[in-house]
Amino acid sequence: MNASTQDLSFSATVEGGAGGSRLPALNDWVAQVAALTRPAAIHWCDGSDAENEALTARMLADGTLHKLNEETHPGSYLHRSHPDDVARVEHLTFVCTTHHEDAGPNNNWMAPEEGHAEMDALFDGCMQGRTMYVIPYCMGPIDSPLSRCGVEITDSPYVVANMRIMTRMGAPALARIEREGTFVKGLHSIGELDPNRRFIMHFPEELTIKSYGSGYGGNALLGKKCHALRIASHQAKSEGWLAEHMLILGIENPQGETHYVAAAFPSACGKTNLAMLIPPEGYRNAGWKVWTIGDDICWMRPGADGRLYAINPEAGFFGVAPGTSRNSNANALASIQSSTIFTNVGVTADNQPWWEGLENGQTPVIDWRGNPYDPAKGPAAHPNSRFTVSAKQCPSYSPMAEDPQGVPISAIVFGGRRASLVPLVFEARDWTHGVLVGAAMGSETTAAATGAVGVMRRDPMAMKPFCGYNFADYFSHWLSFDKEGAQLPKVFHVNWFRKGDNGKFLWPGFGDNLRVLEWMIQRVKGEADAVETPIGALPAEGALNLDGITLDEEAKAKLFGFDRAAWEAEFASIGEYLDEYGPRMPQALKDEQQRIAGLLAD
Ligand SMILES: Nc1nc2c(ncn2[C@@H]2O[C@H](COP(=O)(O)OP(=O)(O)OP(=O)(O)O)[C@@H](O)[C@H]2O)c(=O)[nH]1
Ligand SMILES: O=C([O-])CC(=O)C(=O)O
Ligand SMILES: [Mn+2]
Repeated sequence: MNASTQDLSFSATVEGGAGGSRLPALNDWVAQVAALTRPAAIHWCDGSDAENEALTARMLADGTLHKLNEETHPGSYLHRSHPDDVARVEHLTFVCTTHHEDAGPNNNWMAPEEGHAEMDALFDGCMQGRTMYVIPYCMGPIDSPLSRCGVEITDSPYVVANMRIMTRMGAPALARIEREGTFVKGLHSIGELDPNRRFIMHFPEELTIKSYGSGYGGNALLGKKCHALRIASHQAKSEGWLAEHMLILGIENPQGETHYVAAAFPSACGKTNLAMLIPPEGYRNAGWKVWTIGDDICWMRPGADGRLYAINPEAGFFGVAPGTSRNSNANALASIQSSTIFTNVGVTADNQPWWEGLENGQTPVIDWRGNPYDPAKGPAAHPNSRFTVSAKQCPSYSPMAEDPQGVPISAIVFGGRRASLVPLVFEARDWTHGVLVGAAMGSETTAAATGAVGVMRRDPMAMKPFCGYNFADYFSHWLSFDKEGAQLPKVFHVNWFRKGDNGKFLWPGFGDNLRVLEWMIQRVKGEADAVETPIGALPAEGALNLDGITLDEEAKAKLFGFDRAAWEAEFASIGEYLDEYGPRMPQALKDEQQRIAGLLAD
């Protein structure tokens, strides 16, 4: 126990861990938060099994968790959220910087004093009768120089249980925080779960997050989007690194060489799937292996050799359940057979978790709201239902994911959900073009955020909801990596979602995406042929291995072709988009857009 905690003007029981820290700045902040929120008890999380068991017992007793079938899914639980609290809320998410322009047109903005006042009014007394949990966590391997720490204060034991899986949480993180003296401060309360009293606010200049009124992952597990993307992207800009919405995977060829690839796809657009790819049979037999490093977030920094080295700051997966099956993602399915928290899925008569696309021959009887399943009333699982599971349970999890130095990146891939126009794959000609390819990304919206689904919007580098500062400055930062001595990855763009005239996907996707990755790695090594077009280099006929799959003429034309007139219109729209950022948009990027628009017009 420490002096500041004892100084509280009201009484709260202090429990757990050491009941305080050796860092006065942390104790003082906890005391201030307790004085504002007035919890009945303060619990310092140590991350131990005993602590987790006690919390789980509490959540089973109060209905926060439901035990699933112990025989088929040992140690696994179902959580049903409030039905209005099932996804990220971009319209309620703010970046509060001193100057409005620093947040940019890509963010909702409020002045920091106003943001604090708004939030502190919500937090006033909000934890009365509840326990306040103090969660020290580390994003990244505990001994990595690339990792960063934070402390989340929350009144939700569900958040504690999820943070325990998604981050390195508890005593070792607290020890690192005490040693370093700095940490990101995240304050969270589920409040009344009222959509009208809900805000997710970021104060990047103060390394502070305040989140109120939601228990949903991206809004409430503050280590994830709030810290590892919005706050970290801001820190990364000033410290010379990158915090990105990217998966990281390793591709081992039959010669035993492994290349690491980082890929940015928007929410619910295939990162988890690609990260856990299972090679098609022919590749498997030949000795190809795919290793998972991360499925959502990537922190990258130039190493002494000029290459970019990446770590996955997370320790678990918060993955989309619907569509996960033995066929689409056997590694994910194997990972979630035990010790998993399922959120908003349906259940079967024998109490197993169920979702659309599970394809295991079973049927749901209860839907995600806890009502008897009635197909007329919608899906059994919410389209954005999720599983939370430790990365260590994934059969393809790479031992290199724990390497404090990170892995060297050979290729960066951008991609979106584009039913038309965009071919299966193309390669940027250099870094500047690659940055433009990322900046120009478009994708159809998904159920990962509240709002309309299937609407095409610009989502640069899949960071539209997550960049903690002005996109114009972000693109300048990306461009700045191209300097003397840099050994930058090649940049590619992919589209697994191109549709034919019948509205069906033209590319088989999933495991077969390895064919595209193989072409990329051959390009990195200078071993595969390509056809130059104004938008970039496309695979030459025969350069991409299509053995074992059949594509009809329409598919071949659309997946590997390039429609000049349609791209000319796309580039006009990209130009307008860049102009929305005014004079802060780097000239080099505008010049690159002009260069390609000129080639298309020729
Ligand atoms: N057609 C097609 N769909 C795919 C492919 N890979 C993934 N998907 C679909 O993408 C959706 C799920 O994507 P995930 O991998 O869970 O999404 P994610 O990018 O990890 O998303 P977040 O966790 O929200 O950031 C499901 O609808 C899948 O069916 C593919 O290769 N082809
Ligand atoms: O943040 C979340 O809740 C899930 C996620 O990965 C995303 O939406 O991109
Ligand atoms: Mn994500």
